[in-house]
Amino acid sequence: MAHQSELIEKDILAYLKSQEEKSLLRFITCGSVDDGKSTLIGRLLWDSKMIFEDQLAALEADSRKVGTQGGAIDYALLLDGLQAEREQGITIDVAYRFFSTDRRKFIVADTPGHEQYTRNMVTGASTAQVAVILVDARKGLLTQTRRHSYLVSLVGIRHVVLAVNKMDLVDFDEQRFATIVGDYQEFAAPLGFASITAIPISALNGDNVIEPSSSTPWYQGPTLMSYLETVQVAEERTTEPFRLPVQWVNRPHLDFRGFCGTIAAGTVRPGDEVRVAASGLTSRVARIVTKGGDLPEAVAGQAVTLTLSDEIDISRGDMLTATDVPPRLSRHPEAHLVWLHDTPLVPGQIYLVKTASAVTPGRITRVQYAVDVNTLEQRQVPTLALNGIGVVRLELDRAVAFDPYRQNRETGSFILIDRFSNATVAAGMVIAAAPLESPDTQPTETGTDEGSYLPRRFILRDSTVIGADMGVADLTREWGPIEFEVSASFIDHLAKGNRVLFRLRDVGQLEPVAQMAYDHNLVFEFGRDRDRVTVILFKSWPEPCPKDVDERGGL
Ligand SMILES: Nc1nc2c(ncn2[C@@H]2O[C@H](COP(=O)(O)OP(=O)(O)OP(=O)(O)O)[C@@H](O)[C@H]2O)c(=O)[nH]1
Repeated sequence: MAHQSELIEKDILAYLKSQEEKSLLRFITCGSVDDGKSTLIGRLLWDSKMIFEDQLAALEADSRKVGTQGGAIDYALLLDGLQAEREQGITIDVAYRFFSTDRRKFIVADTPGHEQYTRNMVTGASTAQVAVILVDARKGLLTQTRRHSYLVSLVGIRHVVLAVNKMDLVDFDEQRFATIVGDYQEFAAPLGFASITAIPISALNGDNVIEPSSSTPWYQGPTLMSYLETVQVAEERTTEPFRLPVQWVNRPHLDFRGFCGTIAAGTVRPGDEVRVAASGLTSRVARIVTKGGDLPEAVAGQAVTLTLSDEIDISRGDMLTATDVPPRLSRHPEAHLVWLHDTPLVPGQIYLVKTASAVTPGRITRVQYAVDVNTLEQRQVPTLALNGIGVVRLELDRAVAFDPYRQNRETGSFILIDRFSNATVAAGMVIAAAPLESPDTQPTETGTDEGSYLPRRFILRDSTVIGADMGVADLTREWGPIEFEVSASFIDHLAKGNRVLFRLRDVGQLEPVAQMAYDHNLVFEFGRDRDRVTVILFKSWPEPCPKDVDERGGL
């Protein structure tokens, strides 16, 4: 490093320990084109001395070459890592930077400001605790300022810094600053931020960035750096109701059964009563097992293995929770959805819904409305396209435990995955979830349980639709024939000489476990040991069957 703590040379272990003990703050910067984001972050990195020798040399050479600052250092060039970005002069991706000061470690996400990069911004903001929203003092609030603020509130960031930049270009005018702050407070009131801290800065000259500026004697608040070093954000998670999405059940031998996962919220101690979200069964925590020995207590963010005092049925994908404030078990959550993919949302189509604890097939039954991110107006729309944001209703194939996103970012969020391309197509934030007993939430699976494991019967609805899910089979013991009861339209489809190809997939997995081509016999027989499968009508074509598809081939 160019300039760094003397401890590195003197006592590297002491240095590493001091780094480890510092708290970490994740923040995002957002603003319109040329508001000065890159310059600001470049200056924060520069002043925190987290620049390597070769980066420093490159920065000096680049600053001379580009000449934007008359040969002086252009801090923005530190950030503009991508060649295309330099050529176009705009930020096109999310750049994450790490830096640290004596008091804290930071990860900053620098996101592009343009509307077509809304998805990048949502990605960058989704893990941030603080947002620094830049405004050019000459321009005041812009459409982009409103859009970014809305997105920041949507992804659950509670603390905002309104950094009024380029104050040097308005002669550090107090009145100009006060007007912008007043406008912003009025606009942001409905967004419900816990705090808005306005700071007059010049990113280029460093005023109120690290050191208080002599040009703003009328401003008594913190500098940007002192704010970032001291803002309190992390404590809330450990006092929330306990949540442990079970990622793995560790059963090395008959005498040990541990439930492993990362605590999403709250605190847990041996003796605490816990509840299994799916079944409602309760037990008490016997031990908190870690590699380094048992713990007397574990908190949000820690990866642990819990053992319980009773033998109750818990599997991967379940959630262990506090008994007094459990999450809502639901098949019908309502959520904000940000569409991230070029292919628009298809209501009714099955996607994989990946939550903190589980992956479940599900569909969007209705787009209630889309939000115009520039005006915050609601519009009636049939679907959402790339960067579209709206409120939707979902129907999941089985009940999943949810908290509202406002209460818990981890157990209140999900992503939608396209089953065929494996692409992440949307990010969702749960607003509320209908309880299971609600009359409009009766199960609508196409499968019917005959009371025995085998055979299962499924009615193939809409089965001429290529790519449609045929149903989810619960095969809790072993595989055998799955018998399909087909609709008239499907028989018609085959009667016309069409052939079909089915794929079977473990629920929650993306890779098919088997695929089969059929023309008449609709009975699947497998010997492999699976719990649940999704049956997908993958392809349909007229005779003859293409050569590249095995009649009964595996993959
Ligand atoms: N006078 C003055 N100019 C500034 C200040 N901050 C940034 N600039 C200039 O404003 C221009 C844009 O700054 P950038 O940091 O590249 O802006 P950005 O917001 O990162 O822009 P994009 O990457 O295009 O989104 C550059 O010419 C900077 O030198 C400031 O406080 N005062």
